[in-house]
Amino acid sequence: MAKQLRVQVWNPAGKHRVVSTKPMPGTRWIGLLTAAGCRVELFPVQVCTENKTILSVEDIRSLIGTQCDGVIGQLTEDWGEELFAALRKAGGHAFSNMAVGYNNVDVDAATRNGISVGNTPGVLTETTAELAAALTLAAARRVVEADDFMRAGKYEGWIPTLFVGNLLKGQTVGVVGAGRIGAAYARMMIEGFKMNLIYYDLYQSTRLENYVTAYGEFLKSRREVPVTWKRATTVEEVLGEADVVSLHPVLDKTTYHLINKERLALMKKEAILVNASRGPVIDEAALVEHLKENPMFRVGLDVFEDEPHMKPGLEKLPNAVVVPHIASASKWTREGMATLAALNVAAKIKGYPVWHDSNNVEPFLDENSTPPLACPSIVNSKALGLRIGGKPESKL
Ligand SMILES: NC(=O)C1=CN([C@@H]2O[C@H](COP(=O)(O)OP(=O)(O)OC[C@H]3O[C@@H](n4cnc5c(N)ncnc54)[C@H](O)[C@@H]3O)[C@@H](O)[C@H]2O)C=CC1
Ligand SMILES: O=C(O)C(=O)CO
Repeated sequence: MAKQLRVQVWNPAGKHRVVSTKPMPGTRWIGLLTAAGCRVELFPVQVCTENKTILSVEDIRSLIGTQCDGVIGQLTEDWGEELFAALRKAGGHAFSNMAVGYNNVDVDAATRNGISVGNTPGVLTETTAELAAALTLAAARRVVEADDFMRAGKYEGWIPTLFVGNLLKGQTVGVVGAGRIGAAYARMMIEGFKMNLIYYDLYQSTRLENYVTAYGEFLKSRREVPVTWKRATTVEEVLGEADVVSLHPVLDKTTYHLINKERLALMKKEAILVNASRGPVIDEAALVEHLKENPMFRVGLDVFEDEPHMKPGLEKLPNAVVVPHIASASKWTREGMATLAALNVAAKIKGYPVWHDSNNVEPFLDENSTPPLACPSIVNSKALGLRIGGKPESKL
C-alpha cells in the first residue's frame, strides 16, 4: 500500500479535479486551471526532508484516486497502461507531461484508454540549447577543472601550460538531431564561435541550412572566412568529422545507445561530446571507459542513463563536466512549461480543440493576454481524432 500522500489544494469547490504530481514554478498555471473551474491538487515534494523526489506508480495511483479529470505528470514517472487505466477508471481523459520529451509515456496505452497526452514544445528550445553551449564551453576550456584547482588553493602563478583546452573558432560542430533544440544550438555555435556545421537527422533541415548559408554570405561580405554546412548521411560521418558533437534527438528505439563503444572510437581523440537530450542515447558505461582511455576527450553531460545516478567511475573523471538535468532550468522556461502543461489539461477538460501549430506556442505564454482556447500540444491528437483549431483572442 502506498502511504497517504500530503496534498495542497486550490479552489476546493472546483468542478473538475486535476492533480499535479510535483509542484511547478510560478502561479500562472494554477490560475489558469482554477479559472477553467478545476480543483487543483498537488503533491508537495520536499526534496531534502522527505526524500520523495520521484513518485512511484503506486504513489501516483493513490493520487489519482477514484475521481480525477486530469493529471500533470513529470518526466521521472513511468506513465504506462496501469496509470492510464487508473485515470480512465477515475473518469479522467487528460494528461500532460511537464516536458517536451515524452519517452516516459506509453502513448499507445494512453490512446487505448482515450486519454490525451500533452507535452511542452518550444518554450524550452533556447534555454536548453544555451545549457548545451555552456557545457561545450566548460568542457572545451576546462572550466570546472580550473575552478576546482583555484578553490583547492593550488594556483601559484601563471604558466603557459596550465589548463590548455580547445579553440572552437573555425572548428566543426556536429549536431545529431537537428530539431528545435539541435538547430538552436547549431545557430549559437555557428554565430557565436564561427564554427562550421555538420548535422545528422532523419529529416533535412532546410531552414538551418539556409540560415548558415546566409550567415556565411554575411561573413564573406565582411571579408571574413565564411562558415559552411553539410548534411551527413550517417551518424558515423558526423562523429568522424566533428570537433564538437552535441546530441539532441528524441529518445526512442532508433536512438537508444546511439553513441556506443564502436562509435566513440570513431571520434577524434580530442573531441568534445555533449548530451542534453536523454541519458540512454549514450551507452554511459562505454563512455566511462572511453574517457579513461582518452584523457583529452571531454564530455559535458546534463542527462544520465540511470538518472539520478551516474555509471560508476564517471564522478572521478576530470574530463567530464556533469550537471543534474538542468538544461531547461531558466525561470521563464520552467514557468512556461508549467503553463503549457496546465493548458493541455484544462483545455482538454473544457472540450477545446488542439492548437494548429505545436511549433509555435508563443500565444499561450504571454502573461499579459488570455491564452487561446486550445490545448497547446497533444501528441496523440490524430490517434484520438481530436479537433484542430484555436482562437487566439478568447478567454479560457
Ligand atoms: N536535458 C533537458 O533538460 C532537455 C532535454 N530535451 C530532450 O531533447 C529532445 C529534443 O527536443 P526538441 O528539439 O524540442 O524535439 P524535436 O522533435 O524538435 O527534435 C528532435 C529531432 O530528433 C530527430 N531524430 C529522431 N530520431 C533520430 C535519429 N534516429 N537520428 C537522428 N535524429 C533523430 C528528429 O527528426 C527531430 O528533428 C526531447 O525529446 C527531449 O528528450 C528537451 C528539453 C530539455
Ligand atoms: O522537456 C524535457 O524533455 C526535459 O528534459 C525537461 O527539462
